[in-house]
Amino acid sequence: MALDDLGHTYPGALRPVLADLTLSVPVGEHVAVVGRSGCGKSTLLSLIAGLVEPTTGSARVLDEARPARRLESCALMPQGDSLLPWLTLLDNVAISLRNQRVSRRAARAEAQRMLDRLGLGIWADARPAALSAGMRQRAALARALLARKPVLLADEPLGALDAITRAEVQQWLRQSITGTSATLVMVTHDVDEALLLAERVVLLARQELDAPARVVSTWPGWFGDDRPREVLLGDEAFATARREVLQALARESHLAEGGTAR
Ligand SMILES: Nc1ncnc2c1ncn2[C@@H]1O[C@H](COP(=O)(O)OP(=O)(O)OP(=O)(O)O)[C@@H](O)[C@H]1O
Repeated sequence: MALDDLGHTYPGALRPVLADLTLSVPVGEHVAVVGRSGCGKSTLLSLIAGLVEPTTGSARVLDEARPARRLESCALMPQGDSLLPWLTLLDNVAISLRNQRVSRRAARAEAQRMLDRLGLGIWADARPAALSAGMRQRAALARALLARKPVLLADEPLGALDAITRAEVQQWLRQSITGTSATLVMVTHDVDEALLLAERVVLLARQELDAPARVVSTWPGWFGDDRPREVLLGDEAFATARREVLQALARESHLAEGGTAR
């Protein structure tokens, strides 16, 4: 995936939300995007997926610039779960496989296994409205993974989960995407999650108040390091990276409150 000098101004807006954004993500890499609320992270995912077109520069996914082709290559997990309210949880997840022409029976069997692994097996026949936001979000994650697209774009995919479930699903997600060729671009507000699930953490930020956001810093992440989560969280280098990312985010907050870059 290649974003070259990408910029976007929403219709009617006075200034671009993103500008001069250059980012190259090789096939199979996992990138976490962090940045303060409103800096343009969701917009970035929509631009990659072809749902929104750049007003300057270009976005290519698997060397394709055409928006419909970009969308074809991407499984987009937007904020909120976007499950279909009239389908059961099982059929919501199985739909990804049905779209790949898997038979109904095989699709439902695989969807059930996925729900079981995410602790949702007993809710397979429930409708989304009967479930908590965290349960719906796990089902949406299952659906996105089973779409088996080359690129997974996930916007705060674990944001609605409680701390314990979130840690478990992070561990599960690390295992699930290990060894696959899927490219992941994930937006998260959780710095530990970014460092655990990605090989590269990218900070999207404005360098002046009212300026568009761009990539201002990157850090290597710990995806691929097989040590248990608790060990990684206690690792000195991990703690240093966490501190650096948090400090960079805090500088952004300072700007948003009217300070100057420091
Ligand atoms: N469809 C739209 N039309 C006009 N402006 C929009 C639209 N979508 C988003 N924006 C604006 O673009 C900016 C970036 O929004 P975006 O949702 O991409 O930020 P974000 O970093 O994902 O925020 P959060 O972390 O809170 O989800 C915001 O100022 C927002 O108001």
